[in-house]
Amino acid sequence: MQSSYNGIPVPPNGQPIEYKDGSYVVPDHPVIPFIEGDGTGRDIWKASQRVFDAAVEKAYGGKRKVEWYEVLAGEKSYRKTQDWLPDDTVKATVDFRVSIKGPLTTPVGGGIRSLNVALRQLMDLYQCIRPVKYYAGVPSPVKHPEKLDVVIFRENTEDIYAGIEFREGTPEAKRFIAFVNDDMLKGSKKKIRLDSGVGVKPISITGSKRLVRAAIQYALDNGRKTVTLVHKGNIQKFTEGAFREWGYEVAVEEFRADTVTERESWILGNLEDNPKLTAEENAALIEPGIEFAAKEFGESVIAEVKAVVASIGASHGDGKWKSKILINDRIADSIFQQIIIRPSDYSVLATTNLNGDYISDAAAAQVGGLGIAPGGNIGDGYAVFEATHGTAPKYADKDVINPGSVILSGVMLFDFLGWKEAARLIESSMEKTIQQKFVTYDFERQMQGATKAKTSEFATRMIENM
Ligand SMILES: NC(=O)C1=CN([C@@H]2O[C@H](COP(=O)(O)OP(=O)(O)OC[C@H]3O[C@@H](n4cnc5c(N)ncnc54)[C@H](OP(=O)(O)O)[C@@H]3O)[C@@H](O)[C@H]2O)C=CC1
Ligand SMILES: O=C(O)CCC(=O)C(=O)O
Ligand SMILES: [Mg+2]
Repeated sequence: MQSSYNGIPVPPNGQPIEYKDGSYVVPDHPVIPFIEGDGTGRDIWKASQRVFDAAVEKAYGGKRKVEWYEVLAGEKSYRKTQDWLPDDTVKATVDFRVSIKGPLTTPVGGGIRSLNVALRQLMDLYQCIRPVKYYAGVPSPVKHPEKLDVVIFRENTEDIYAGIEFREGTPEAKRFIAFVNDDMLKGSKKKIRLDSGVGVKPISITGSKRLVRAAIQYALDNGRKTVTLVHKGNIQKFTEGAFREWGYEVAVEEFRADTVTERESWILGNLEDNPKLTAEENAALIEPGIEFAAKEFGESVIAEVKAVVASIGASHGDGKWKSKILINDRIADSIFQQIIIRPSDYSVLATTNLNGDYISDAAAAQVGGLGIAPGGNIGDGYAVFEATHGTAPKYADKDVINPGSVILSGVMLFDFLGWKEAARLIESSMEKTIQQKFVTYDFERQMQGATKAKTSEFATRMIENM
């Protein structure tokens, strides 16, 4: 532990959060680093910190207090240190274990790589958890926003997001393309065009399994009934398809007593509807058209039916599977329409990095937009909370942006620390403020008779409403 990071002294009255035997030990005055963020991050952080401090004071009457500690990243850091993400910043977020950050700018097409992604990778924050639920009074583009209540578990360290890319025309890109075309694809008609830029999409057993494991554990701990593996495995078979396969393996191998896969539920359900059903008949029900498929495929489905009945017929049969967590999977394009049309069917979504990025913005839109879209990047022993949205630069320093996403990321942080009273106070005061129709521009433009509040005014009203 250092006494200062980036030359900024650590608050003298705080103590670090510790991590012992898989649990966080939280002092009453924890030092919690924060990164203010670029663009609208500045306005948002000012407002959010006031709300957090007021909630903690109200909940614990001075017994508990967060000792906020600014660490530098992004444009502010570059101006002060000529470094976008100084080593000291990463060290502080590691040393103090739990932190919160505003959004950081990533230029499109060139320039620096994402600092947000770098921090997740450097700290191995492999779960990006983004809960999406409706708060009463929030304007939404759909008729029943309250039906969506999902928690997205997005793999956070690999995929095309790992940033392994080679720019078109560079010696690296040429070498890479030549290797793939002349060696890996030798004899194939498939070729990469010579004028391509290329990116690599690594999806590992390690990365996939630990993410799905966390998602299922979350479902178990929080009474959620479904975990859906979201992938594009029909097209990207050995990356997205493998993610799906490894996800099911985790469910079956590590959570056998508590889970049923969708196919297993069909097999057991068919048998309950007709106890005399043969394995062949059951196979035909779970794979319609099986009679037209290759013989080996038909045999493999019959073998699957027999194996399911033999292995979990006793433990999960006779309807017992209905009380287990259902593990299913959906192809990524389909899930975008599914969460709109059948929102109640989904509860926990576990997915690869890029899919999770897309889905989290889309799902947020359904319950009111990026203004109230919180998140957390979680590893084993480390957590960095941050909103789903970016820097929204056109609103920077205008005191107009909705601070709700960072404030709700703070709710996640307080829940994570076990400071539930502060978390609930913030959540209920936000809901009350929205119901009073005292909202920032993004909600005001969609509501009848609302008052347009500045960022700072919204925070002040929230504090009054606690
Ligand atoms: N984790 C991070 O730090 C992230 C960083 N980024 C980075 O942020 C930069 C800007 O990205 P951009 O694509 O514009 O995406 P943004 O998420 O920053 O903004 C897109 C639009 O979403 C709406 N929006 C975003 N935040 C809020 C908010 N707090 N309240 C209300 N509305 C909001 C605004 O819509 P409207 O115009 O309709 O009002 C805004 O114009 C990029 O450099 C990007 O790489 C992006 C995502 C995450
Ligand atoms: O790092 C960035 O600039 C964008 C990241 C992003 O969109 C996300 O993580 O949701
Ligand atoms: Mg995103």
